Amino acid sequence: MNDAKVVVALDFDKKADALAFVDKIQPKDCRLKVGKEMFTHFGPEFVKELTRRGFDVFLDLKFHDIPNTVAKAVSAAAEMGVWMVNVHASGGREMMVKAKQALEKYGDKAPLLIAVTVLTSMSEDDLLGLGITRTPAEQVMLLARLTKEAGLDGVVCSAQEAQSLKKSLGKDFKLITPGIRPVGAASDDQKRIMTPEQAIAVGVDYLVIGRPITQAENPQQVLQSINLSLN
Ligand SMILES: O=c1ccn([C@@H]2O[C@H](COP(=O)(O)O)[C@@H](O)[C@H]2O)c(=O)[nH]1
Repeated sequence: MNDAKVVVALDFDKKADALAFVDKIQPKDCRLKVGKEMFTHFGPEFVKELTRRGFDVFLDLKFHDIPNTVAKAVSAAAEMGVWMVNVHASGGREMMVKAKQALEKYGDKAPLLIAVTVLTSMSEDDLLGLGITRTPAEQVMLLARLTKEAGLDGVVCSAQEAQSLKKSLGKDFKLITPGIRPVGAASDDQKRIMTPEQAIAVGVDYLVIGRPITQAENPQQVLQSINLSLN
């Protein structure tokens, strides 16, 4: 069983650079996330290459469309053999229910299905700009409740919301958190951030970490030291 908690966001624009990184790590060290950049460049073959190498892949395409389209898209993700796939919770209950139903036919081979609540790059002001007067924490809670009611496995949120989500929604409802920054790392465009150690302490299940690892001078060493800090 793989108990790696770090999910490295493989946001590279060159396949060779991504694979050079992957060549130096083991599936026991981390899982891998393929997002919109790499999937748009390199498609399903790249995802399958990572799964062939034994990695659990989180396909982070954040589907947000009408229920029928999203249900078919998550099925296509399941066919690729990914470990986890996601949709936007703001697509609504019916969309999420249909997506979950579409995965039933894969039985225990079905990927985990999670929903994005409020992007970790967004602050209270950004929500206000969308006409949302709730704080990020309130908006995350609202969308996470909807996600749980729809039968999904968990949510993408920031680690700042983890403690109250675990308390309200239970320990089995998975929390996947980008916006993780080791002490001293640049926050980049992330606004709701926490360190890896703090995130684990508040109950996060999986830490999504991209640039602090992939853009480091020695990415493997940074990954190793983050893993050591979690024990
Ligand atoms: O709310 C969200 C949802 C997804 N992401 C993705 O996670 C990684 C984070 O990368 P960093 O380099 O560690 O900032 C990236 O692929 C995002 O697309 C997110 O950041 N926030």
